[in-house]
Amino acid sequence: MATGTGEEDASISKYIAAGSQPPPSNHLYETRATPYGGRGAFARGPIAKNTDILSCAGPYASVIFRPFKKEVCAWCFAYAFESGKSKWSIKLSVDNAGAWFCSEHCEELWIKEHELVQGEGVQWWLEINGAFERLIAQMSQSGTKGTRKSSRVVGESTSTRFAHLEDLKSKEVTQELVDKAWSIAEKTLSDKGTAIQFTQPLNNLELDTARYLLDGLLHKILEDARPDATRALSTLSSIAIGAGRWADYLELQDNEVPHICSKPYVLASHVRIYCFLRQLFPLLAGSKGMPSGPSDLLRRYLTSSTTVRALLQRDPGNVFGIWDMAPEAEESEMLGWGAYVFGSYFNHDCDPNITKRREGRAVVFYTIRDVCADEELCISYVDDAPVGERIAHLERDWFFSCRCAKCIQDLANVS
Ligand SMILES: C[S@@+](CC[C@H](N)C(=O)[O-])C[C@H]1O[C@@H](n2cnc3c(N)ncnc32)[C@H](O)[C@@H]1O
Repeated sequence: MATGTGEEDASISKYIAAGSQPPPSNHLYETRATPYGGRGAFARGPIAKNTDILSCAGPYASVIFRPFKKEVCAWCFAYAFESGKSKWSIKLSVDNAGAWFCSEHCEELWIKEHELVQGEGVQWWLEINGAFERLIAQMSQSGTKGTRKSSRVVGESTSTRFAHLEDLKSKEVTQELVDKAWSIAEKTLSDKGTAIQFTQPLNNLELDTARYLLDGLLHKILEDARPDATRALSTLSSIAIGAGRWADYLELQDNEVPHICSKPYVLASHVRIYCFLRQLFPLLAGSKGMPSGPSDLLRRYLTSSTTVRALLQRDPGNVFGIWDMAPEAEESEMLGWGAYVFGSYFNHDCDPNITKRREGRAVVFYTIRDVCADEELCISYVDDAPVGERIAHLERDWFFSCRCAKCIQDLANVS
């Protein structure tokens, strides 16, 4: 077991030398299998209250809700409202798409991270996001707003192929059924002559999910073009870690089937979102991005549903809300959500020993009481509420039945 900085450096160097990913562990804790299934983080030794144990520099993929797009800095997530402004004025935009910043420094950092070729700007990113906004406008013009249940992205001939998914029941959900739905979607979209028309627009949650997926796809495109640009580890000798790589994202727990069992309507919804993203190709066809056009770049990652599906499989049950910085006494607002990959190994406890705070783009996890050696480090996934509500919330949104010591005690008091 590594106890000091020197040993920790050596153990991480071993992974780098082997060309593999270091595990999400550091000198304070190690990640390993829990007795109740899945992985968890366990203290290597005693940790005092108020000790920072992990700092994740940024999300692998994230989305800021559309109403906040001009009000939240694309780099540090600062909320203009908290600085007495209605929106940020430093912007990079095209076709109503773009990124808004609280300072030139944030703009510079963001450009540096998003350049496909160093020193050649972010035109490719703006073109793809511009096409995304044009697609939303087209979709809105060709349909009226509908409920999730009645919405269709695809035209009559294709929507009938997915009709059975609209009324899916939990008990019908199997891995086989889900795999089949995705393979039908891919086949339908690759059928020449199948007209795909929007008869109903995507709802707001579906559009935000599409933005999260696009961000993840663009991050992967960048990572493949510039492996140096996405550093998994920013400081080897401390608790600080980067946004991670695609391989790190794939290591997260896959919640596809439990998610669809809990909310069967999401399968049809996810297929609709994929169909929507595929409609970006024709809108980008004439663009002259670099080094290959934005349309070619997207086509490489969207022709098959594999990358989109991998992102969707790990979004539920792993991502964190991006919240404003309202003082504790005031009500805070969720501005979006992000995959802080290495923070997703902390399991839940209704009486947690760690919590998190946002520091700009980063999220820092820290202890809220003294922790003993070998104790599991757990965060709370839900707000405090009566035990029945907590258990129902965790079953619905996190796919497990909580039987932590607090729940057992509270259940005993109720009965
Ligand atoms: C964010 S992940 C935590 C890491 C996860 N255990 C892993 O191996 O990747 C959340 C998932 O962990 C599991 N989990 C978290 N807390 C749990 C608990 N108290 N009891 C049982 N399972 C839990 C559930 O499957 C949940 O959907």
